[in-house]
Amino acid sequence: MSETVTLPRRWAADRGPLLSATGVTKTFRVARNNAGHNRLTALDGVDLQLNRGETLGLVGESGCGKSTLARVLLLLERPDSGEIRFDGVDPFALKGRELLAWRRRVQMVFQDPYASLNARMTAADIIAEPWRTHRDVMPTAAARAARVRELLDLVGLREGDAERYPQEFSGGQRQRIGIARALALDPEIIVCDEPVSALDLSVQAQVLNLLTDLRQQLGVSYVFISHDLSVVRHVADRVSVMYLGKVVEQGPTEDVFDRPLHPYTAALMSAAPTLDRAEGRSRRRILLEGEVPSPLNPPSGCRFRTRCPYAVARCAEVEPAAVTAEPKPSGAGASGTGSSGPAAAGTATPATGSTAAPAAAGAPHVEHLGLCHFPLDASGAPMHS
Ligand SMILES: Nc1ncnc2c1ncn2[C@@H]1O[C@H](COP(=O)(O)OP(=O)(O)OP(=O)(O)O)[C@@H](O)[C@H]1O
Repeated sequence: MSETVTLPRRWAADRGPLLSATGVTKTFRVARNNAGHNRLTALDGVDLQLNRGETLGLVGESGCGKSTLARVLLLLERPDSGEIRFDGVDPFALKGRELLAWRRRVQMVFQDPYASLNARMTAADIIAEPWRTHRDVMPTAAARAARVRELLDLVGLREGDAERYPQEFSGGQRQRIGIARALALDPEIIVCDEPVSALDLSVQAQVLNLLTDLRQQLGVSYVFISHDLSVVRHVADRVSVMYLGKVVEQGPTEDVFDRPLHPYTAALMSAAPTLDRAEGRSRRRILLEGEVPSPLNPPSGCRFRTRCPYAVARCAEVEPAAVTAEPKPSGAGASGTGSSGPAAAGTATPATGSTAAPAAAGAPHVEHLGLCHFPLDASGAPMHS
């Protein structure tokens, strides 16, 4: 492999917000059995932030809205309400060529490298495909050919691979072609939708390492969707946990995995595989019963209540407030901000009337969106009843 690449480097010292969603709601019209239509709420007031150069893991059970959120962040799906800010701009306020130019900045790596690559196209044609839509990026055939060679090199493939067809490659190599295609437009953000779940375990680590290397080299940011929590723990700087169209908790990966505040997160994490045997033995498994309710008819109040081991009658009436638990300086109460009013973790009561979780002394910053009435301590036990 050659030592240098000519792709612009953009490793950002500035880790401020690059892309944010505020109160994003997305509904779909779905046909009713007999007649007429219902509206299905796939995203319900989602708040999310992706910082420059970071990997944000997006986790949650099937149907919770991860792909819909990804499509909104890819600027492919317009939210019904709420706001997307990308580098300080609302891209949905743009039209035509301007919107197209912004779309270039967010690309996607798909789940299945077997289905997502056209078997009739060579690797070079697949990688060059985005330039057909964005013609100004690589206007000449010579520039396109040179850039394909660079991109092949960048993802660990050989120049000679350019004229081979997808079926001549292994799964891991195909995913490398998919990654090269995503890089062709030199994006700032790549949405990776289960990028390694279709690959053999032995190959998964190689592809994850490639994504990590590319982030270092190019300064690209990732939204990383995965149902595999051990993969998310490995790659993500921060994690957003979704349940039934809402982000219920988000924070630094270690905090969310090791000190979850929301009972849904605690249940998810309690089932996550761990290499640490002692941790695996001591961990209390929280079993969730039943299925995720239909987004056509979500539960009143706290939408997790129908499966929450700690739910009480009040949970049907009250939509939990959003609270941010801050590190608590020794001897002082930590501060928090709720969507329905300010609250101080450990000392204050959110506007809904539920009691906020006391933040452990020196605990790291965790945004806890959708505070439940029975926050859990680090061992998974309710803090108060
Ligand atoms: N175009 C659409 N029309 C109608 N309903 C949709 C549409 N897209 C998504 N939905 C519904 O929105 C909800 C969220 O779906 P979404 O695919 O975003 O979830 P997900 O978390 O990505 O699930 P999975 O992990 O299975 O891909 C689901 O109930 C789904 O059926």
